[in-house]
This record gives sequence, C-alpha cells and structure tokens, in this order.
Amino acid sequence: MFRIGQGYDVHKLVEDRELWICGIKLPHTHGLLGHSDADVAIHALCDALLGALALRDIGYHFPDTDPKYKGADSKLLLKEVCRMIRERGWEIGNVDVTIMAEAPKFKPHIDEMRQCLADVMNVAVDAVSVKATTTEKLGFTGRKEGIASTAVALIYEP
Ligand SMILES: Nc1ccn([C@@H]2O[C@H](COP(=O)(O)O)[C@@H](O)[C@H]2O)c(=O)n1
Ligand SMILES: C[C@@]1(CO)OP(=O)(O)OP(=O)(O)OC[C@H]1O
Repeated sequence: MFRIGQGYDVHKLVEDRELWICGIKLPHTHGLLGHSDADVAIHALCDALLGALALRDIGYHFPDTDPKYKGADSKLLLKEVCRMIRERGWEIGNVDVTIMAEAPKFKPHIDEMRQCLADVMNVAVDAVSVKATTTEKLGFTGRKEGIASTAVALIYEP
C-alpha cells in the first residue's frame, strides 16, 4: 500500500534574519521571517508527509502561537513528523522538494541539503530530491520578497 502527500509553504525575506533552507544555514543578505527558523522547504516537506496520512498540517501540530516553537529548529519538527508516520506503521519511500527563489543560488548547496534531510528523516540520500528554480523575476519570489517551496512525499507500508 502506498500513499502520497504534497505540501506548499511561503516565507517572507527580510533583513537581519538567518537563511535556513533544507536544514542548512546559507550565506545571504536576507533571511526568512517566521515564528520558527522559517525553513520554508522543511515546512513544505512536513506538510507533504502529514498530508500523505491526512494528519492535518504543520501549524496544527506545532502552532505558531506556542512559545515552545519560537525560533525552533525545523529539523526537529521534521524528525517529529517522521516519528508520527513510523508510529502508524508507515515508512518513507521518497520525497521531492522544489524551492522557488531568485536568490541565493542553491546549486552549490543541493548535495548538502539532500544529505541533511536524509539524515533527519533517517532515509537514504537517493530517496531525497531537492531542486531549485527562479520564477524568472516574476511574482513575489521574482521580486525577492519571499521564498516559496513545494514538496511531494511517497510513503509505503513495509
Ligand atoms: N535560487 C536558485 C534558482 C535556480 N537555481 C538553478 O538554476 C537553474 C536555472 O534556473 P531557472 O529558474 O532559470 O530554470 C535551476 O535549474 C537550478 O539548477 C539555483 O541553483 N538556485
Ligand atoms: C512552523 C511554525 C511553528 O511554530 O511556525 P512558522 O515558522 O511561522 O512557520 P509556518 O510555515 O507559518 O507554519 C507553522 C508554524 O506553526
């Protein structure tokens, strides 16, 4: 038996914040604003995994009104989501994340991002795809006002 889920998230780019994407800190002029570390790609991935089992969404499990999650490392949220999936008897098949951003360039960091997500999820690195695209200077991502991410996750019953 297989199930799939998809996720989408957006965070605003601001000055004086660190930029965390796929669990790694990237050098950049701006960072993403959020209650947590605002790792937009991990949030989309959490929603994809939760969606695969119709387990609501990241804000349901980790509310942004809870001081516990202020500045939270999103890797810990992803780890908890994976625990929830496995506790129900499911295993993660593969995940595919797309980041939409005009800058910075993610290409030099993709392998490190994949390895980081694989380590957090406790899956093989070849089960983790991370891709990046600009939106050709169009829309809020094109104007560098924010970064968006989508993710798809496939899970299976071993
Ligand atoms: N922030 C980004 C955006 C894109 N890339 C890489 O560049 C390639 C071309 O981007 P287009 O939007 O023109 O298709 C893309 O395939 C990525 O490999 C990136 O590294 N960082
Ligand atoms: C991750 C949480 C955790 O507090 O905070 P934010 O960093 O604001 O991120 P968002 O994608 O808006 O959704 C869920 C939140 O609950």
